[in-house]
Amino acid sequence: MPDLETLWQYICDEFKTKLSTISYNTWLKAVKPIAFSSQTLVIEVPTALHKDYWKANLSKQVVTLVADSIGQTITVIAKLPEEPNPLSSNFSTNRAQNNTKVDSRPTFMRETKLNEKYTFDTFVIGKGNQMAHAAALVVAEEPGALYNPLFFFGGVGLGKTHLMHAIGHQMLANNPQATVKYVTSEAFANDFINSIQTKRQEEFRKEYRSVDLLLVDDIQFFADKEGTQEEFFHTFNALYDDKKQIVLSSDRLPNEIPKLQKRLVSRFKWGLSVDITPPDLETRIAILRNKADADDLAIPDDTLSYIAGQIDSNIRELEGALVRVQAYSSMTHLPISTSLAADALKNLKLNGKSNEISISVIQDKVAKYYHISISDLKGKKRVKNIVIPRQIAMYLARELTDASLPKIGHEFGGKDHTTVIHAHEKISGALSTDTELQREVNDLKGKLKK
Ligand SMILES: Nc1ncnc2c1ncn2[C@@H]1O[C@H](COP(=O)(O)OP(=O)(O)OP(=O)(O)O)[C@@H](O)[C@H]1O
Repeated sequence: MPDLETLWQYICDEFKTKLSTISYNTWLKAVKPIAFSSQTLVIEVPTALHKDYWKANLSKQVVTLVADSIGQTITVIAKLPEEPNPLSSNFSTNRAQNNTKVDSRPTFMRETKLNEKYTFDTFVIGKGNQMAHAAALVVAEEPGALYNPLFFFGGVGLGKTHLMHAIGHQMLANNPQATVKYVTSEAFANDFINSIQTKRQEEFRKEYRSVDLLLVDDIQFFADKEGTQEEFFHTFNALYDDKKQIVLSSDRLPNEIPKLQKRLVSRFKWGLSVDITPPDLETRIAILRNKADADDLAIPDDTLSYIAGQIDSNIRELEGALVRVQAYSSMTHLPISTSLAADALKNLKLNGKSNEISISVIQDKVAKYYHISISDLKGKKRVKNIVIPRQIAMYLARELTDASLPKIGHEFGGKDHTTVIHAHEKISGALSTDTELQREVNDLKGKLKK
């Protein structure tokens, strides 16, 4: 293999004959060869435009040239001056280069971008989220003091992320010097792995342990990630000991997250856990009204009520329905009305929602399957031939719907969410050994998915 200088000289000589002088001066003369090892050539280009052009065009020509002449397949990487050399594991970073367009810092050192739309002002308070909202406000006003950690749990698309960002915004409004970091659990895990690969664990730790507010979203994805849990345990302890605020979210309670270390579960319970349950009709209408007003959308109240009546569990879907109605109206050049909304959302149902399984359908199928009544299924009788189907129905509701634990409990005659957890654990456990139960549950799943 040639050394860097020889290789670069050869490439330049070849391109001199291939390109016009002006092209050669623009694309080759302005380039600095940086490194050549592991069959990778790294060059430094002066601007993003050079980088794009190299990527789209010249790199391939160099690869062909080298392959033809020395029979080796190489990779060419063009980097900007402020970007690290990908071939050196210990590349240096200059935090003062913040103002350059490309952020060359490792991912864990990058600034958190809070979604500017997710503030307390744009959050509609209703029965299902009132307590979560109040706790979020307290934490934003008095971080590290009362509820540490604050743990939000609840179904998909119910505003957990929105509230976390709102806390971040509010804290920064109160104290612009505060350091706020928002990450998903997956980003935390990736950052951690990256820091190991690039031998920057110390910096990683410093970055995560020096914040005033750490927001970690969707921590259910910590399951199965032993090393990350270990690291997070230490991050948690350092922040907690320093009285820094920690806010976490998950789709379920900490003790329900599979393979989450017991010591983390117990720490997550030190503060306050609040659930967010699906919004009632009034709240859904208010959310739609807010959104319509923010988008300057003229839409009659009865149409909003109609849309809110169609989607009852996921606010992301509710917002999606409004966007759909809006798009349908502009496509058909008709004003938004209830009948237009009905048309627009009819298609939405055909596009997939029809397959969605509801808790009441599960109850109906399970009751029929075991020849018991729905009222027994939802009731309190403790006889075995009712208790087992009830637990199976709760298990299926947990597995096949997005409903939160409290919602499932509610649909089963107002039972506590711990009863649902117990039922789910019981059936999951039994399924690993009981082949008869496996057959029955599979049968039921088949019927439900028809
Ligand atoms: N109470 C609310 N008022 C206004 N908008 C809301 C409210 N709750 C949720 N939303 C909106 O619904 C959408 C989904 O919310 P968000 O992403 O916060 O849900 P999530 O609970 O974090 O969901 P996931 O479990 O998928 O992470 C966002 O656009 C958010 O702004």
